[in-house]
Amino acid sequence: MVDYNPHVDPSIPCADAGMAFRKGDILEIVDQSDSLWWQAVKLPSITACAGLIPSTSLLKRKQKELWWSQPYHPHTCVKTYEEAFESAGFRRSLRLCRRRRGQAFGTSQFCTLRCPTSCYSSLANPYEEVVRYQHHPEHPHRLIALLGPSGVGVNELRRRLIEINPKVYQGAVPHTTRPPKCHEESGREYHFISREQFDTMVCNHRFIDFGELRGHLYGTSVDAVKDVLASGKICVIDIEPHALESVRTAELRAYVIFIKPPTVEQMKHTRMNSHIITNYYTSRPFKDEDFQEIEDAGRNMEQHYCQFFDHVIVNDGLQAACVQLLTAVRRAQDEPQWVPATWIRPTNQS
Ligand SMILES: Nc1ncnc2c1ncn2[C@@H]1O[C@H](COP(=O)(O)OP(=O)(O)OP(=O)(O)O)[C@@H](O)[C@H]1O
Repeated sequence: MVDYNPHVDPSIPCADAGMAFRKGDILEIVDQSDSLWWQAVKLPSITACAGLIPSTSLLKRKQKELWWSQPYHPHTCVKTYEEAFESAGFRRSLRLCRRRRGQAFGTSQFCTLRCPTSCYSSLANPYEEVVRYQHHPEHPHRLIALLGPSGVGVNELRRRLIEINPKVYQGAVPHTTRPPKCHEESGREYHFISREQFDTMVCNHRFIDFGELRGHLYGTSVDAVKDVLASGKICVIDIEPHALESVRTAELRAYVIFIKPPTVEQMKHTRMNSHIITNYYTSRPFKDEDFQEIEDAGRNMEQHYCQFFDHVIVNDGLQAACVQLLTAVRRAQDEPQWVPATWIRPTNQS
């Protein structure tokens, strides 16, 4: 869950015997006899040589020291109920709201990682134990969760994937408190529910993501995802970083794919005829500053959350990205993957 460099760690007995690692690396611990320094090899191992890494307790101590040495950041992840509504985002209906939120809150979306009480904080869990997991053909498919900066093309790729084979791939039907339009049917476009019902679902943590637009609430529920999975289809949703915790569970076993922007220059070339959605009803051609914003947001997202990515796709050419997505989605179901050990051996808390 963290980066470690023995050459900048004054406490290591011998820096040359240490092993550097980055967030998301898979380490096999081969010796835990010392309470402070363990020995590990990085997988896939190209050398039999093990290196020294700090034990969990030592790494937690180092992370705490680092945390205390950093400037104070207000606790933006402890929100009132109303604040949670205002700042949460439901991607398709709240694109503008998301963009405004990103500008207004700056780095607050990374709060769960900094907050010491979050189970996603590297302070609480500097290492995550993982096991090799192969999806069983008789079990529900793994959820496919696409994540990327606004405007990179997450929805375009998701839509195209579902279009390729709607009998296999499906999105989750969202819930909303807005009244149905004449052509809409509950359970098809949306699940139409009352504000009270919505509030109850929020209180019971039934939403992966939710937000408000023009006085109406919208959300993607865990049950809507489970309905798709129970029908034998592969559920494909797009999420924001704060939803990672709700989808990386033993129940949904999300395979997280990061949609990464190519360079600004490449985006200028590939998005020449594309339009960015600027509010609920209108769109306009991309501007240079949009590309810069997408690149910056993508870099930030990758820097803070790369340890949770199962796969990364650079959305340069749409056709190629789509093929890569299809391959990755198939691989998620058909090939063994590293997953958190708690999904397979649930702890008392989970
Ligand atoms: N590789 C690509 N080449 C050209 N155009 C693209 C590519 N990927 C996406 N687009 C176009 O860029 C625009 C934005 O894509 P999309 O709506 O999927 O963004 P998004 O990541 O879902 O962000 P948001 O949720 O903010 O809309 C769309 O018009 C889409 O067709």
